[in-house]
Amino acid sequence: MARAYVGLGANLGDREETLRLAVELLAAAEGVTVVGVSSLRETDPVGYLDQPRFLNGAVAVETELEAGALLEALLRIERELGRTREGPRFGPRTVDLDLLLFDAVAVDEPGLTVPHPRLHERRFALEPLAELDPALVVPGRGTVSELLAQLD
Ligand SMILES: Nc1ncnc2c1ncn2[C@@H]1O[C@H](COP(=O)(O)OP(=O)(O)OP(=O)(O)O)[C@@H](O)[C@H]1O
Ligand SMILES: Nc1nc2c(c(=O)[nH]1)N=C(CO)CN2
Repeated sequence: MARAYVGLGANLGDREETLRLAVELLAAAEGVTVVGVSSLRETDPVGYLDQPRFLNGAVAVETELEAGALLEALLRIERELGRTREGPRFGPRTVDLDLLLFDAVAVDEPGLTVPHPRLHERRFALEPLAELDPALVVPGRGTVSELLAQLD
């Protein structure tokens, strides 16, 4: 059984309802148990600035799935919630589910990079993780609370 952390993001439509449904679908997925859900917070857009503010959060799961299969489940849930892949990179989206951490696993393959390659520099992803567990380690980088302190 692995412990994984999933980032939640949305900045189009009814963001709160979409993220609530995303957590519900994740909890219903085969081989996945949700063990923690952070609060949701409004954040300023990063990367591509001319877009609405995001609602961001994170979920902790226990899973029997491998990292690749868990990412496939996340992409399926994004599609079920109406995510399309048009528009600019880092641009607006109805829902974004990122596989942030998967145990202490480090993988860099086409289609699967864990830890998420931009996690250590994203306050909107680190803050909800710190709420779930400030001592959580991002392999090769340090704890989420150390990484947040470095962003200050
Ligand atoms: N850890 C990961 N979490 C989510 N997607 C990943 C991960 N590793 C690789 N990918 C791949 O990245 C692709 C693009 O994902 P997506 O469109 O959500 O990127 P983005 O949200 O625009 O950027 P970012 O990943 O910086 O949030 C996905 O289709 C997926 O196959
Ligand atoms: N605040 C915030 N900014 C973003 C987010 C996000 O979830 N929150 N996701 C992005 C996707 O790559 C790009 N920028």
